[in-house]
Amino acid sequence: MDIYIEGLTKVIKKKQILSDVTLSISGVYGLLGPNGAGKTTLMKILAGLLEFSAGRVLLGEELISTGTRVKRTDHIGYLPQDFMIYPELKMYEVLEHIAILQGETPTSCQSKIKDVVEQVNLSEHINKKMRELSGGMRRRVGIAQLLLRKPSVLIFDEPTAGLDIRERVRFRNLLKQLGKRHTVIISSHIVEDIEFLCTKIGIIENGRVLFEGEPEELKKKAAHCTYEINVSFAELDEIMATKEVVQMSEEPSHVVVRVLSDKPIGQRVSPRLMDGYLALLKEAAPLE
Ligand SMILES: Nc1ncnc2c1ncn2[C@@H]1O[C@H](COP(=O)(O)OP(=O)(O)OP(=O)(O)O)[C@@H](O)[C@H]1O
Repeated sequence: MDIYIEGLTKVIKKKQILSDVTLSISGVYGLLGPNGAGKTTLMKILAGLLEFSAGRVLLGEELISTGTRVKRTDHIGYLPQDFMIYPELKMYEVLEHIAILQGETPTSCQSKIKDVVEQVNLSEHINKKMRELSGGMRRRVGIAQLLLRKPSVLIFDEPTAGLDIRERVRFRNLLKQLGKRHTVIISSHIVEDIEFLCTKIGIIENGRVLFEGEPEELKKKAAHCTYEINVSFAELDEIMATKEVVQMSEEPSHVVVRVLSDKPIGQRVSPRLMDGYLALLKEAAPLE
């Protein structure tokens, strides 16, 4: 189900953390923004964990916020950055405990637990203690406990942060699967993950929406200014100091530097999502 956020504002100690945020969230939705942009605050507000100062939130056509808070509902599941509970309990016991808190009995929740554990590909580890699981596995248990409530919207704050590359790929694939059945909101600094997963993107900076649209639209922001230049190792420092460098890759004899430039330089190349994102941030607050 889609989420509509209208004019959401959050003020803490006279500081505007979110300013008149209006977003239309559907599919697998990526929330991008620099550190301190307000992403976590927005997600916690959607999950009903934080109050806001003004605005409203709708789930489909239903208003799910009262004056200053989104009502806690089983429709929305929020996975915080760290999910570590009951380290000495087995995964099954943790999920059983949560299901019982939700009104199930040890018998009635058995098949539900088996089902959600299967969905997050952890069936073979179901009898391991939480402390024996890797960080990525624990996060998958976090998703399994959310799925027990059958939410239609899943919110993930930095879901792949701190995971090693194999766990990250596995986790990304799981999020993609979940996106087929749920509206998924993901915040991440890893633009590659957003590019792989998201069908729509919202960018916030300093609590304000800079962009909302499809990934292709964002890429277009850098269509006329993305270049690659080959530079010697000796020239690298100067390029770094004078150009908007997006990426570098080292070759045996030189370095290929990807830059954003208003003036033609080197060879123009097709923009990627990262280029569009940085071009947008540059447009909003030019460095030079
Ligand atoms: N309880 C609070 N009191 C004062 N300021 C706060 C509080 N919570 C958040 N902030 C400020 O609000 C801003 C937005 O924080 P938030 O954590 O939502 O950003 P973010 O986009 O999730 O950042 P990051 O990517 O670094 O996690 C930051 O400047 C932060 O310092």
